[in-house]
Formats: sequence, structure tokens, C-alpha cells
Amino acid sequence: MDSRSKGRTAVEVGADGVALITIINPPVNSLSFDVLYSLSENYEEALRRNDVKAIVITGEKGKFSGGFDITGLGGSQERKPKPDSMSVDFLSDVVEGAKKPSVAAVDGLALGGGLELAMACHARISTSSAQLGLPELQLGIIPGLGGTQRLPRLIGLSKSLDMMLTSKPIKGEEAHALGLVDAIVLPAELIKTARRWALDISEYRRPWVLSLYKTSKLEPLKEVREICKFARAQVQKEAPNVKHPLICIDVIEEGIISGPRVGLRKEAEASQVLSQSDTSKSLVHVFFAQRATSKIPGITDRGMMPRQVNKVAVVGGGLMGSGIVTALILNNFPVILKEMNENLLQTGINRVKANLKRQMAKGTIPLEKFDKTVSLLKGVLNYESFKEVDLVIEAVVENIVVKQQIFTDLEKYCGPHCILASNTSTIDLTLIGAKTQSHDRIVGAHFFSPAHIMPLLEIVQTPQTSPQVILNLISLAKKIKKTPVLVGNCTGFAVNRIFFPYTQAATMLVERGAHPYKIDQVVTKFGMPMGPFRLADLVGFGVAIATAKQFINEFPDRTHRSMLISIMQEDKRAGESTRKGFYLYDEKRRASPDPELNKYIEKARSISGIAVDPKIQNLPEKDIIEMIFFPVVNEACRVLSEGIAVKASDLDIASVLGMSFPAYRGGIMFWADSLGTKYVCSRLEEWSKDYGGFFNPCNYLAQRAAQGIPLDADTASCPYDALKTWGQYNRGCL
Ligand SMILES: C[C@H](O)CC(=O)SCCNC(=O)CCNC(=O)[C@H](O)C(C)(C)COP(=O)(O)OP(=O)(O)OC[C@H]1O[C@@H](n2cnc3c(N)ncnc32)[C@H](O)[C@@H]1OP(=O)(O)O
Repeated sequence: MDSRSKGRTAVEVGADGVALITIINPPVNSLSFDVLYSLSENYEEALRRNDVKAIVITGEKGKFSGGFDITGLGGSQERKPKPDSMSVDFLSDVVEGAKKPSVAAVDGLALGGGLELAMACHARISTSSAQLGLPELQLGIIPGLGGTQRLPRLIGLSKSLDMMLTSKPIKGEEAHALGLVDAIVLPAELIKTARRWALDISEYRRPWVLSLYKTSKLEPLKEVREICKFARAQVQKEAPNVKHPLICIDVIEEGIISGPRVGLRKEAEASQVLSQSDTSKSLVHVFFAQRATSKIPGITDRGMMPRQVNKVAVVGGGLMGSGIVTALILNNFPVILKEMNENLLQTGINRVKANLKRQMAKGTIPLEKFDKTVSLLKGVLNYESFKEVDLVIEAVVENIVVKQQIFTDLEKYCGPHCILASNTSTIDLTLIGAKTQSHDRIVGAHFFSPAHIMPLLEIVQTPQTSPQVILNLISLAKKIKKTPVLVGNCTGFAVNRIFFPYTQAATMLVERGAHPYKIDQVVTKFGMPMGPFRLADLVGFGVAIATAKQFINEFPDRTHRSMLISIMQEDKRAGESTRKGFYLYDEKRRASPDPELNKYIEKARSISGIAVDPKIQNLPEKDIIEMIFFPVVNEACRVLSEGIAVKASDLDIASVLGMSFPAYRGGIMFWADSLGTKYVCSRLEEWSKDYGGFFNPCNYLAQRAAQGIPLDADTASCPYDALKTWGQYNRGCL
């Protein structure tokens, strides 16, 4: 393979007259332009050769194909073929329209363009564990190689819409039951069966099916319109800020009503436009940024191997501890849960069981898995069995004395190899381990609540934490389906630290005349699942006040002190749990506005002596968003400059997975870069003149703005280059 080329295909003609074409482009056999050109050349050759009767297409090393090469999405148009040349000219006219039959032999993955290639073949043989799907929508595009036209014709409109709109793949068995694949075989039988099948088609012993023209699975036209109408209403409700799901439905409907060739052309045009959209660029960024969180200079590039974590202990069965246990046992880790007494232990175990039951009710885990999963959990009241574990996660109350005692005990009872992790979100890890000699194996494992559902894990290192311990925890995070983000030890770590100005800015705007309901509505419209005041109700005012205090102590120069939440709490309004906070809540926890809220706002204003500012009272939506999120960007810049995060894209992932910042905006730093550092900085400067130090742009942001450098660029010239500061954690190995 030419060192600059990205993959190829290989062809081999057997004595049986079958040409076996194999896609070779590790790690997932993605369809780069090089692969597609090579496939088309080898295909045409197989069609020309007289000794070839039929063709089988497969992927190297047990993976059919992970789809179109995502690195080639959106970029320059230079090497790209015409939008419809691959889909119409090659897949439909050459492959599907050929005089020789093709069979796809699918193992591992057939995703996106991979499945589209398989659907253009005349039959598909699969293994039962193979995953088949069209996940293009998760990248802000639609299937562009005929998927919108062939999938509905193979499995019906309803199921195909479900697969495309959720981006979720299905397993081989289900694909077989739906008619997407023709036979399920063992991996060892795959190629042999596919060859036989292809010859059978060529000799008319099996049907020669052109998926594009199949109609038997399609619903009647009236039903098609109804299904599409319903799907449109759903996506408008669930994802009002993005257009590509609606475009996908339009393209599918058009193809069913006006015919598949019209549908193919429409699909190609829409794909071309969508691949250049901001939404797609943001979602592609998130795809790669998410994978890049576990590429850490000085840690993952040292050639070390993660050591196996076989058994875990969790200390504390409260809300966080039970969630962490649930996440672990759901992923087959045996867990010891330690509590202080029988009563607390039973409560903890019952919490875990309730979590599992909720997962079962949602269909996430099958009923029969319940007992087996629970059997992985053992409750204890002392540390005797801790010598067997490879990792302990402490998740008790945020009390330094209690935690120090626990870590002293852990050092005594656990083996010397055991990782000692704390789930603290507020206490300095160095203090937690101060009374031990185990600083190199003490690390933070900061889960987000509910721990078995939220996908982010902040791994918090101190300057003493050993790279091996970090590597082991990164590997464990992936096994329990979390995205690990490595951060340094500071108040709030990455997510809570960068988002503390979010509620503070919102409260400041309220004191100056904006209304909480208006702010919540604008922030939700921007794409957050809820606004800052609805979130404060959910979290509870006790937590909100304690967190605010901590940040006020730590960062007095840039915190806004408001009495609003405290005044409400004094009046027994503490958020959703008391059914009264910024909103009123009914028994089903549905929120409704409360006119009494204005009374508390007035009081908070009079205490802080702030007058209503007509400019803030009538703030346009765009300014509300910027005044709330630019301080978040500013704090994220501080986190980078202090070396708390490794790189800007890690903060994008932290914001998306930890705070539900809209992925289609690419994360907090990507979004700021899309607006420009100069613009963000100048607006903060402007507000800092009118409203004080809370808005002061930090040096890192000011430097980048002055030099016109994006936040995610690593530069040798920038004095605040995060990777340099990061060196403090990496013991000089940069
Ligand atoms: C025209 C068409 O309609 C358009 C398309 O086909 S768009 C592409 C559609 N396909 C997809 O969306 C699939 C995206 N990939 C995935 O979901 C997952 O990577 C996967 C399920 C294939 C494999 O998951 P997993 O085993 O956990 O490995 P994962 O770490 O994600 O990926 C392995 C490597 O392959 C890369 N990769 C995965 N799919 C890729 C793709 N389609 N293109 C380019 N690179 C890809 C990843 O970036 C990663 O690279 P790295 O090792 O350098 O970080």
C-alpha cells in the first residue's frame, strides 16, 4: 500500500469462478476515496473477466466496513467525485445492475456506507454478532450511498426510519428476521457460504434481488405519508435546532412516492449540502474529540499496557455509590460494596436493584439478566475482603476527616497494586491521601449523577498519580462504557469548574432585570436540555448554595454573590424535591410557572442594591446566550491555561457529556471558535466595563484574541499553551 494512500481492496479469483473482493483499511475498513476507487477498479475487472461468474465482497479481519471515511467528510472538494457518481453510477448501475451477481459477506460491522454497499449487492450473508446500521445522522449527514432508498425497500419504512433516526445498529439475528440479511452463519462458514450463494444466484437457484426496486416490504402510500408525518413531528419535538433528520425523512418519502432513482438523486444532492453544514462539522468534531480524550501525551504514548482490573470495591452505597456499583455490575465487574452498618448496606443494595429494574423497564437490560447481574454484587461491613480487589472507589459524604480515615484503612487492607480512587467532587485529592504513603496510586474517579447513566468520567490526577494508574482507569472507563477525560486537581475539576459561571451569570442577569423563565426558555431554545433555573431546581438549592460558596471562596475575583437562592430556601423552597423552587411541581414532577417568584427576585435585588437595567430587561436572545455562555468559555480558557485539561477538545467533550451542551454545536470551545476568539473577548471586555470583574477576559483568551488564534490550536508562540502547563503533571516527559 502506498504510504500516503488510505486503504485499498484486494481481489482474488477462485477455481469456483467467484471473485472475492476484500476491503483493507484498518482499523474499521472505512470507505476512503482510495478504497472506493480501488473497489470500483477491481469490480469492473471482475465483471470483465470471463473466468468470473459471481462476486463476493467482504472486509479484512472480521470487519465488513465502518462506513465512509469520516475524515474525508466536509473537507475540500478537490478529489471528490460528483455527488451521485458513487451512489448512482457505481453502486446502482455497475454493482446492482451488473450481469454477474454480488453477495456481501458481513462480519463485525456494516455501518453507514458499509451497509449501503452491502445493500447494493444481490444478497447478504452475515454472522449473528455483526452490527448493521445507518448511523449517518449522528454525524449531521444522511446516508449518501443509497441507504435512504434501499433500507425501506428491504425492511419497510417504519423500522428503517427508526434505524436511521436513532442511528442505532441492529445485530445480525434481528437483521435476518427483518429481511435485511438472507442467512446467518458462523464466522468460519461466512466466505464459503457467500461464495456458494453467489454461484447459486448466477445459476438462478436463488433469487437475483435488486433491493432498489423491491416493493413487497413497503407500506401503502397513504400509510407512508402518515408515518413520515408522525416522524417529522417527533424529530421537530426532539431536535428542533437541526435540519438533517427532516431532510432525511423528505428524501425517503420522495423516493417512495416518485421512485428510487429520483430518491437517489435527491439523496446525493442533500448529502453534498449537509456534509458542508456547520451541524455536520460540529458533530464530526465531537466524534473525533471523544476518541481523542484517551490520547494523552506522556501517558498513552509511552508504550505501556493497561493492567487488568478484575474486581472492584465501592465504599458508600448512597446515590453516587449505588450508581457506580450499578455501572460496574451492568458491565460484568464483580463488586464489593462496603457500608457502615446493615441498615445502610441494605439501603445501598436496594438502590442498586431499583436502578437495574428501571433499566429493565426501559428495555436496556433483559429480564433474565437481572439475577445474574445482582449476583455480581456482594455487600460487606468491613475491609477484610478488600485484599482481593484491584480498584476501590470511595463515594462517601464530602467530609475530609472521614475520607482521610477511609484512605488510611484502604492502604492497610488493600494489596499494594490496588488503585485507590475517590469520587469526590469538592475535596482536594492531595488532602484526601495526605495521611497515606500511597500518593502514586491515589486518583479521582469523578462520576456524574446518575452514575450508571451519565456517559462521562473525569479522571483526576495529582502531580504524584502514576501514569500506569491513569492508564488502568482509562481502560476501565471504556469497559464500563464511559468516556474518560483526564483532568488536574482543582476546585470543580473541569465540568463543574467551567460551568459555575453559567448559573452565576444567569442570576446576575435576573438581578438586573431579566426574567428566569425567559432565560430558561432562551437557553433551552439554544439546545441545552433545561435552563439554569430549572437545573437549580433539579439539583436542589442545598447543593447549589454549597457549590456557590465553594467557588466564591476559591475565586472571589470573578464570582457574583446573589442572595436569590438563599432567600427562597429560607422560605422552604428548595427546588423540585420540595415541589417549589423557581417553578412549582405537581406530583408527576411537571414544572409550571409561579407568579410568587417575582417577590423573591425583588427582595434579592434590594439586598444586593442592584437596580433594574432597562438594557438587560430587554436583552435580545442572542445577548442572553452570550452573556451566559461567554463566561463559561472564559473559565474553560483558565482551566486550559492552568493545565487542568489536556486540550481544548477535551473540554468540548466534558461540556457535551457532563453538561449536555448541544453536540451539534461541537462543544463549548468549538462553539466559541466558530464565533471567533476576537469576538468573544471583545464582548467580555465590553460587559466587564459595565458589570464588573465577573466578565473580565482571562489572559489566555485575551492572548489568543490578540493573535487571532483559535482556542483549539496548539501553538509554539502562545505563552499560555496548555500543553506546556500540562507538563507539570507529566513529570517532564513532554
Ligand atoms: C456515504 C455514507 O452514507 C456516509 C457514511 O458512511 S458516514 C460513516 C458512517 N459510519 C459511522 O458513523 C460509524 C462511526 N464509527 C463508529 O461508530 C465506531 O468507531 C465503530 C462502531 C465503527 C467502532 O467502534 P470501536 O470499536 O469502539 O472503535 P473506535 O475507537 O470508535 O474506532 C476505532 C478507530 O477507527 C476510527 N473510525 C471509526 N469509524 C470510522 C470511519 N467511518 N471513518 C474513519 N475513521 C473511523 C476511529 O476514529 C478510531 O480511530 P483512532 O483509533 O485513531 O481513535
